Amino acid sequence: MVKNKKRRREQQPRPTIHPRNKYSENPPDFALLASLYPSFNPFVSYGRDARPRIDWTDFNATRELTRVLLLHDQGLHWWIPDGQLCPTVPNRSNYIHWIEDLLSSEIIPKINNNADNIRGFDIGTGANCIYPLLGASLLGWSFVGTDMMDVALEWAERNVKTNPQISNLIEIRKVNTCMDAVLGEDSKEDLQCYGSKTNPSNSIGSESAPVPSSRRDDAVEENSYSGPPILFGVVRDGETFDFCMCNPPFFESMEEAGLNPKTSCGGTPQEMVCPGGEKAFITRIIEDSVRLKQSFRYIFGQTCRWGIAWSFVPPARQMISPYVAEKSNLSFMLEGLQRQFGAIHVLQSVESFFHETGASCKLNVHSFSADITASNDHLKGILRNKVGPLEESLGGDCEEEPPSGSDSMPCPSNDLSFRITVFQQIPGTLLVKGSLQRKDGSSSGAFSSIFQRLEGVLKQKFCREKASVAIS
Ligand SMILES: C[S@@+](CC[C@H](N)C(=O)[O-])C[C@H]1O[C@@H](n2cnc3c(N)ncnc32)[C@H](O)[C@@H]1O
Repeated sequence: MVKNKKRRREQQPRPTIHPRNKYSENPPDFALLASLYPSFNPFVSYGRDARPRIDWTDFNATRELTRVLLLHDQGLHWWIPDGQLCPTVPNRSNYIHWIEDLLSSEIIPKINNNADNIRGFDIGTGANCIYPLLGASLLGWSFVGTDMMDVALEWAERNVKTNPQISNLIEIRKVNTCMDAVLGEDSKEDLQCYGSKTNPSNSIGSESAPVPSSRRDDAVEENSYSGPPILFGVVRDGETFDFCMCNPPFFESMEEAGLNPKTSCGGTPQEMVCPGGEKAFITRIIEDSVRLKQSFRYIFGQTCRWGIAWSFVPPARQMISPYVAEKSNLSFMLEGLQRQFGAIHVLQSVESFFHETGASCKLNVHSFSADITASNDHLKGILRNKVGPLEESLGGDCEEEPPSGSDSMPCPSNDLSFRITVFQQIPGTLLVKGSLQRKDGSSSGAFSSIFQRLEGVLKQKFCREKASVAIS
């Protein structure tokens, strides 16, 4: 039993941490922090293995850890009252670095003339104000952080003011919970105060702005968002941002939130819960983003495992982020597959894609996988092909440029070996996974380029529609 458990744990992929994250190589050293910060010392204990640990179920311990990490590593003074959501610094830093990657990839061109000054909008910054604090101190970004709760606004403001070195970069903005401030005089008849029993979506639905949501049409749909404004009504006329981000209230109720028995990160109902849960909240962000599409370059929503970004700015070029480039496991979905195509057809196309360049590709039809070995010349050949072998055989036009110039592709020191596996998800949807067999610094960059090229070609051949959503 114990063995099984252990094996299961070993098999689980380790949570990925961004390579530029300060803690990726050096996780927080509790013993060191305890020796430097006496207030942290009582929370640190030593197990039989003599390793220092803290009790993750003790809110005071997790809060003190966050406080000392922000102080020690960022020089930030920080505090939150009892029970407020306590962020973990390594985890929140990851999110900032992911945004940094997307912004610097220049897939989406800048819309802000003041190009060097990145400006973000943090929906629901919380008492902890963690994203503006990290974004400003790590990268010098400026922020508008919003919230509706007085306690959150008060403490976010305090956390900004106690750090004069970055305070001019962060504005804390109150979200008006009363619609008169949002809709203005003309809409007085429709005014509703959020939090009342009347569904406020009625008042929004009565406006003439082009909102594509079915929810707005069927305003009283269950599980639709019925809280205060999120973006529309909070973003001011003429304001532009490079991105907007959000760690939304996840749950429909505190019961649903449950209590993770392994950690205690606090979190009041106001922070954790919204009617309709995160789906309703994010749906409203999507709707608002359509109305405000001129105001943002990127919009980000965060859930437990996924970061989702979208943009209304036409892409300048296709390019992978440095972070993505270092991954040795990559995947994409083929959605909207035409009926006559299945995993085997995709696999055969993978085979012909690599064979045409002379690379070795061995199919295994039982495991729906293909093992590929490609030399530098093969790789360059693939990337140089504007019209890839597949498109040629189909007689179709490929509109996509190679993901990056083949000459600028990092050359792996050895042949590149990787496995492509195709999984059926649901009818009409396949997951294509690529795993690099041997990883060194340059091979993962080349692997990403090739994999991205394969993605373009397979989507071109098999999918009815193409999506351009960045998922990490
Ligand atoms: C899960 S907490 C996130 C806090 C912090 N950003 C973090 O990641 O730790 C969600 C926050 O969103 C706030 N919130 C809920 N609805 C909001 C709205 N419509 N506009 C702005 N903030 C909102 C809550 O008060 C709460 O502080």
